[in-house]
Amino acid sequence: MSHASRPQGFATRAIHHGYDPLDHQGALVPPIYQTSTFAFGSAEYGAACFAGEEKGHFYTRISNPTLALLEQRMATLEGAEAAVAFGSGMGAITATCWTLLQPGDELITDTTLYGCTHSFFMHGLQRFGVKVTRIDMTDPQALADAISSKTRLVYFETPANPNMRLVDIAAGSAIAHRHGALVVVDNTYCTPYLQQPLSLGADVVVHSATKYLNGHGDVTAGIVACNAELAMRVRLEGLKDMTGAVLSPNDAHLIMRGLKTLALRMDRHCENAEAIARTLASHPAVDKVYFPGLESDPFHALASRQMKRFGGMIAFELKGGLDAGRSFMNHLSLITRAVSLGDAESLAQHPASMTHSTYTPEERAAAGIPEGLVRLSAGLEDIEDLIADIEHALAASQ
Ligand SMILES: CSC/C=C(/NCc1c(COP(=O)(O)O)cnc(C)c1O)C(=O)O
Repeated sequence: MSHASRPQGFATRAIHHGYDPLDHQGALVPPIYQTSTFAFGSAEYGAACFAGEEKGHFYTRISNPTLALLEQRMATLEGAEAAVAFGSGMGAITATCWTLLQPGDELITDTTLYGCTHSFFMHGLQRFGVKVTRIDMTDPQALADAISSKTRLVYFETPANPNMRLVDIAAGSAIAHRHGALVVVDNTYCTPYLQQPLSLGADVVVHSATKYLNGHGDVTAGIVACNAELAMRVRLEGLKDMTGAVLSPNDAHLIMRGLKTLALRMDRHCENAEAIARTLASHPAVDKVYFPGLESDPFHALASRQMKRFGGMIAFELKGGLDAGRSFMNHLSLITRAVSLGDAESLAQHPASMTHSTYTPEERAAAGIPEGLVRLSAGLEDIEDLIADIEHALAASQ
């Protein structure tokens, strides 16, 4: 194999894919096209762009050179033909659903989803005639029993936010495809560094790029990655018309800067999370730890097959329940009490009253989200400092 034709690795493509400085006056870092509109050389050319007969950019809500480079990089990292960038993860999710669903269709999803995704499905889509069926997606038989000819989409997160339940992507995709349904996987928790759902049979990947992909807590963004035909539909219907959830070119630049270190950062997130999970699992104040990297976790075997490593997210319950959980969070001094995840800074939050407060208490119970659950996003700090903060807060919460 010649040097030029050898396939490049994940980190190399995250840094270099789709850009040659010599094509841009030698600029090492891709220029930022911070513009909302583009000039036409002639009226005929402008008309041809709008008609899709020319591939030129004409308005940033539809496409932009900086966003296009981010989209090319995300597509190669996810093993997709194409990708579309959005101003938030919810923008990516809603644009995908508005594009692919219509009244009378059914969406089958897992009982556990990020709170606003749950709210969009239950209180948004259903208002427009889409039937939403929530099942235990961790059991492939439950999907086989629930799916029908009206099922258009099967949607899930794996691992699920916040209780770390895993779905077998290959098994779920095989069942969905036997019934003509498309599979949409929210890959936010893993990123393509740890898991590539399309290679396991999924049809669409969505991301909150706000999280690990950008990785520095200073951007909200979303990504859809899929085949070129679906991506064009999501762009021209879901983005252009149905949501307008456009990403700014400057934020696309920041995400591309984050992608350059994604591989490095994910390895550190995973190392820190594994050490924290072991510390929690052996601590007398802790009742239960939800982390697929623990051999005792019910999803350990599937995680070992489906994921490169076990991720940076942990959930746990203290023996003192909600009060102890709140006290634990209030005694943290290095780990930040904040929602979101995947940042350099470690973050801790209380799903029942924060990210998953959109669920009713009954829905949370059915989803396996205990009232006392604490969710922790392991950041990039020195693990000794993180463990010290956690052990101090555990002792103070007793
Ligand atoms: C107000 S709570 C903060 C946000 C959190 N999550 C977001 C999220 C989204 C939506 O992504 P944005 O629209 O970029 O926030 C989609 N998919 C997953 C698995 C997510 O976790 C959170 O702290 O769990």
